[in-house]
Amino acid sequence: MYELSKEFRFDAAHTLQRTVDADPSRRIHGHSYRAEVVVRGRADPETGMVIDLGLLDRALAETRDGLDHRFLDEINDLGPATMENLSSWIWRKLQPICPNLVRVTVRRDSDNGACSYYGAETA
Ligand SMILES: Nc1nc2c(c(=O)[nH]1)N=C([C@H](O)[C@H](O)COP(=O)(O)OP(=O)(O)OP(=O)(O)O)CN2
Ligand SMILES: [Zn+2]
Repeated sequence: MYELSKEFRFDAAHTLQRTVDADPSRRIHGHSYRAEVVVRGRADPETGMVIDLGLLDRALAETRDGLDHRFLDEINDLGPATMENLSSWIWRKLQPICPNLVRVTVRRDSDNGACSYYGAETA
């Protein structure tokens, strides 16, 4: 069994309703994010690949385009723009193309925060 991973970066703005640091969070502000996508599976004996990384790259580029330099509050199917919702949103976009997806981790280095999503079955 193998695990393949790829990462992409995106920068985006959002607002957030919360009780801690409520005022700065409610104002529009931005973050730089890293998203790591992990796929698990057996290597096809003919190709030697779990999934062609070129195929994964295309799917990641399309997903990144939906987030990078966007105002996350405007993404209808995201909900509040937390790392929790970002990781499950990325999962939903990639899952049809990568059925052997096992983890999506969103990292925000500015506050050393990270959130991993393992799919609805293990939520
Ligand atoms: N469970 C979660 N809690 C919070 C999330 C989240 O995604 N999941 N996100 C936020 C905010 O996005 C917030 O902007 C982060 O605030 P903060 O920790 O203050 O970090 P910043 O880097 O934005 O603050 P600086 O003042 O720039 O250091 C909050 N909670
Ligand atoms: Zn924020």
